[in-house]
Amino acid sequence: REPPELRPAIPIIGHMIGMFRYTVFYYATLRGSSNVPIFTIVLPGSKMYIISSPPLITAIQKLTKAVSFATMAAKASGRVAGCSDAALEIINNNVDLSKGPESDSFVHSFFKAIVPPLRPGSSLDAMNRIMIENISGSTNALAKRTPTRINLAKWLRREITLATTNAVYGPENPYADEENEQAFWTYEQHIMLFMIGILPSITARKGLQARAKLADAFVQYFTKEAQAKASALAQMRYSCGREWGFSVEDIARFEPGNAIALLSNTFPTAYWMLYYIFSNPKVLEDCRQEIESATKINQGNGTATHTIDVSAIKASCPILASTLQEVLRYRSVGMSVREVLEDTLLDGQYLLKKGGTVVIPSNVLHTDPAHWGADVDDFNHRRFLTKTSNPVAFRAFGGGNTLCPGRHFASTEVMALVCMFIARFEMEPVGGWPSPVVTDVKIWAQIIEPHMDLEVDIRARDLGAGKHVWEFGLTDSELQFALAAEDK
Ligand code: HEM
Repeated sequence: REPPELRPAIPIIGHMIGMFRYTVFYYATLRGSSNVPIFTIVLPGSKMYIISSPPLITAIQKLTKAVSFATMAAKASGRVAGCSDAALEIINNNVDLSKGPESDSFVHSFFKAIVPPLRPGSSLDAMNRIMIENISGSTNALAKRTPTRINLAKWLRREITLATTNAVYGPENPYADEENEQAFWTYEQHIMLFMIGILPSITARKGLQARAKLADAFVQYFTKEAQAKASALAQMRYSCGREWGFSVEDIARFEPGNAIALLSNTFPTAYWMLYYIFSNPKVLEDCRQEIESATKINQGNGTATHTIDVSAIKASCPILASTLQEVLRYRSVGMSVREVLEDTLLDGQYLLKKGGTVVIPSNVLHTDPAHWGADVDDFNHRRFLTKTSNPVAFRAFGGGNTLCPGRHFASTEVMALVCMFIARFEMEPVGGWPSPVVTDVKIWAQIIEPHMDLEVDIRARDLGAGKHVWEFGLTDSELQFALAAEDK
């Protein structure tokens, strides 16, 4: 009664070769030939159940106890953070809910506690305002340099890192120090080696040094109680850790892991938004028109003050919102992964055996013509203006009890940056627009990283004579994009 097994052409090692060669796209290749809603692939020593149908996703998301994300997160986070044995004991205690309810497990309690500070409301507002002020400062600084040539990915990564981490960690933000930012990206490159855990002192030496540097920076941060001046999110992360008995050192060791969620996907999303908008004149024209209609202009003393309210953008720029969703659909490589803790019957018909791994690869759903139509392979910035067949087929932010709580913050940040860019600048790549190539997909990545940096020429738009100043704000914090089935 297990889901049908798809066997590889080369017995035993065929799937491993496929995964190595096609990374996360391998599952879509397999699905293509079979078109079954769920299938099994057997690897030496393990079994994976790949789900490709929205009704089965909805069904699996209800089985939160028997099919667990928390147990996998617990195993990975200890290795990636390099925490103490005492911390491991707290993390692992009752993570499979065998000894009590979710409130008796640190991992489950923590995942619940992280949601309120990121929900629309005063805490998220405070973070958004700092973030918008920073992004606005970055575009002002860039405008002063125009005409100029920049490496787009490098520029975006730095500015988004600063805006995001200033919003979360406040005035003593450790990532404001460029050396710590560099250490984070070095640490991020080594995560897979930490997870494998074979002789990391040799295989991941630089990663270990970077991790130690970041942990030191956060010990200093918490020792100064700098979190007291930071966001509700930073305060919650610290206080929750202390309440559960973690040492300050261990909390500091976990903090770089938070930046994976915070930074690793926002920067590539912003990059791909600018790439798809500026590389296609029609997309640029549509998005620019919407932004211009939502911008208020006050003339006075030879100065035009352009005011963009990010809330107005959310309310009145449906093509821009559709473009964001299409970018996320098109460039999403995330996988929701769950461990089967007991033999479980899914949807009354498929037996999932204890010890198996359930995988929901977003691109399997995002590339299925049954959900998106015959033009599924094309980038269509207007696609989300009309209703898609099933909102559950859009998996860029996951779903169920691991639905990304940061989606409102991340989407506001990307939109703020993209609007400021479109409204103020013209951008052209040196040597044309390269076609995106996928060279490497990190297993924790949700959005593909650009495979190379892009040198671009930036000049200020010609907006007529006189002085032009720009103001950006956020008035209605309750207004959010509907980015997941749960938001609709
Ligand atoms: C465009 C940017 C982002 C994308 C595409 C994204 C995507 C995702 C996805 C697909 C998941 C679900 C993973 C799974 O099912 O296993 C997830 C989980 C998560 N995300 Fe995001 N994310 C983004 C930004 C952020 C930001 C800015 C934050 C923090 C402020 C954040 C915090 C989290 C957390 C804490 C989880 C785990 C939730 C849980 O397991 O309960 N994300 N994200």
